[in-house]
Amino acid sequence: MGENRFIGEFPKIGIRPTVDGRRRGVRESIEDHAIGLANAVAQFLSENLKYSNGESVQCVVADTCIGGVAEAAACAEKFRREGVGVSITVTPSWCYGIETMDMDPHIPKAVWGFNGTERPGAVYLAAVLAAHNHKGLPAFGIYGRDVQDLGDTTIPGDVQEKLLKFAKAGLAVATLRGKSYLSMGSVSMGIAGSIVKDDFFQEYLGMRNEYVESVEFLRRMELEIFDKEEYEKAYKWVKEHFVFGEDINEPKGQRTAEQKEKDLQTSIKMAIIARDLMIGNEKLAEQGWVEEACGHNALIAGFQGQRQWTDHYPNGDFMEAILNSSFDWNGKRAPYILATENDCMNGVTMAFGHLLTNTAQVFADVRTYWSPDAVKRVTGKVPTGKAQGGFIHLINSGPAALDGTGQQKIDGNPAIKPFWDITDDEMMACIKNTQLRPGNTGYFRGGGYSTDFTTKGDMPVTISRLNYIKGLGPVLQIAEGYTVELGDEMHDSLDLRTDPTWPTTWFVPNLTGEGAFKDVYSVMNNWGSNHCVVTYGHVGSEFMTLASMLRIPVNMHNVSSESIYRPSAWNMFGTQESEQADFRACQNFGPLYK
Ligand SMILES: C[C@H](O)[C@@H](O)[C@@H](O)C(=O)CO
Ligand SMILES: [Mn+2]
Repeated sequence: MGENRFIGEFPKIGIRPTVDGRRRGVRESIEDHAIGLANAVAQFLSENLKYSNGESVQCVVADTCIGGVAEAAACAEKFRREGVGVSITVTPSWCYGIETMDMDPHIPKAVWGFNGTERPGAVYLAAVLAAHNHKGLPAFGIYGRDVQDLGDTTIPGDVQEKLLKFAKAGLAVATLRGKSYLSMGSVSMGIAGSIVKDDFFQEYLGMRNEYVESVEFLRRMELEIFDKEEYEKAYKWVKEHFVFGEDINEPKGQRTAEQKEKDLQTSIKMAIIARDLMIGNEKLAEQGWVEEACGHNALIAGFQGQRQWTDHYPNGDFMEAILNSSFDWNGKRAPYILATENDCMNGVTMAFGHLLTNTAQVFADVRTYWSPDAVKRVTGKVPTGKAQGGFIHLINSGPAALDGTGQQKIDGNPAIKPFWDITDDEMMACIKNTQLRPGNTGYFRGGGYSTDFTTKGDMPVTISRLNYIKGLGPVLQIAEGYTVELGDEMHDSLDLRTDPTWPTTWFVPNLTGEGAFKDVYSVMNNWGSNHCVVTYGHVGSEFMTLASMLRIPVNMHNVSSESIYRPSAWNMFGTQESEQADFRACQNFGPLYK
C-alpha cells in the first residue's frame, strides 16, 4: 500500500507453539493442536492488524513445536533472521517453563495458555509466567475465560481482545526501536519538554537522537536542495485547495502582500525540507546531494521554531500541520510525527498514539479550563450537554493534524481514521474546513501561516502526555473523554479571547468523581505540562499496555480497571492499588534497554 520510510523492514510477530517434549505418545498427541493454534493466531493477527503504511502485519511461526531448549534456540534464531519484534507463545498443554520460554529481554512477550482440561495448558501458562517473573523478563498472560475442547483452534473473543492489545503495543515498541528522534533547532522558549533527554530515548525507547541546527533549512532553501518539481506541485495544490483567512494583525503589524506570498513559499519549502531531513529523498541524490538524500531515519522530529527562527523567518505552522496530517499534495499517506517547539516528550506521546492506532495526532497546548461560572460571566450563557461541568480549551499554533477537524466519518459520526480508510471527499473536507491565516506577528515576527479550524464535537478521544521527573524518570498521563461543540456564539466569544488563528479543540474528560478525575477542573489542574496529544478513540488502555512494556508508570488515568492489561508480574506488586503497583513494577524492572 504505502511506502516503508525507514531503514529495514517492519517488525514481524513471531508465534511459538510449545509442547510437552516427551516423545512416544505425549508430544505427538498435542503437536497438531499446538500448530493449529499457532496458525490460527498468525492468521487472526495478520487479518486484523496493519502497519502504518497500510500493509497487513506479518507473522512468522516457528519451524517446529518447541518442546525443549534446542527447539527454543532454533526458534530464537529464526526470529532473529526474520526480524521478529514481538513474540507470542501458544500451547494447549503442559510444557517445561524455563526450557521453552522466550528469553530475549527486548522482545515484548505474551503466552496464551489454552483453557482446556484434557491437557493442562493453563498449568503451563502459570508456570511459565512464574518463570518470566522469576527471571525479570515480564510477559503478558492470556487465559480464555471459558473452557474449550481439545483440538479446538477457534480463538475466543476475550483472547482475541488480549492478543490485539498486546500485539499493537508490542509492535509499537518494536517499531520505535532503532529509529531516530530528529531535533531541528534546540530548546524553544525555555520549555523543559524540548530538552532532549538522550538517556530516555536510548534506555526506554531504544532510539537514537540526532540534531540539526535550523540554519540547515536556510542552506537547503538557498542552494535549492529540494525537489523543485515537487515544490511546484505542492504550491499549486495549496493555492488551489486551501481557504486563506483574514489577517487579524493590527494594520501596522501586517506583512505586505509581497511578504505574505514569500512566506507561503517558504512555509511550503520548509515542509518538504523537514520531511527530507526526517526520512531522506532519493530525488536529492539525482541532483548530486547524496548525503542529504539519506535522511535521518527519524520516526519522530521536533522543530524549535520559537524564537530565533520565528523572530526572523516564517513560523513552522504549515509545515507541522501538513506533515502531521494523513495527506498532502502527494495524496493520502501516513502522518509524519513532528512536534512543535521541539517538545520531544509530546513528540514521543504522538508517536505512541500514532503507532497504536495508525491515525494522525493532534498536538495542542492545554490552555484554559473554562468553568461553567466563568463561561456564564463571559458569555451570559451556561454550557450544556457534555460541556455542562466546564471544558478544556486545547489550542496551539502549528502541529495539530488537519484530520483534527473531525471531518472524517465512522458510521456517520466525526472521526479520525487511518489514511487508507479516508475518502477523497473526507480529505477535501478536512482541507476546506481549515483556513490558512497570516500568523500573529506579535509572536511570529517573521510571519507565516497558522492553520485555523475547530474540531467537530462528540468524537471519543484520549489525551495523553509523557512527563519527565528527575529521580523518577518518565511518567505517562491519560484522560479519555470527548470533543464538544459550543455553538457559534459561545465558541466565538471564548475563542476570540485567545489566538483565533490557531486550531481549537474543546475537550471534556470522562469523570470518575475521584482523584484527578473528580471534575474537569482537577484534570486541568493535574496536567503535567503545557502540552498534550489528542488521539482519536478511547485508547487509554492501549497506551497503558504500551507504557508497561516500556516500564513507564502511568500517574493519572480514567481507564476502567477491567480493560487494563499489563504483564503478569505487575500483579505481584499488589492487586489492590494498581497505580502504586505500576510505579513499583516499573522501577523494579527498569527501562527496557538499560
Ligand atoms: C505564541 C506562544 O509563544 C505559544 O506558542 C505558546 O502559547 C505555546 O504554545 C507554549 O507551549
Ligand atoms: Mn505550545
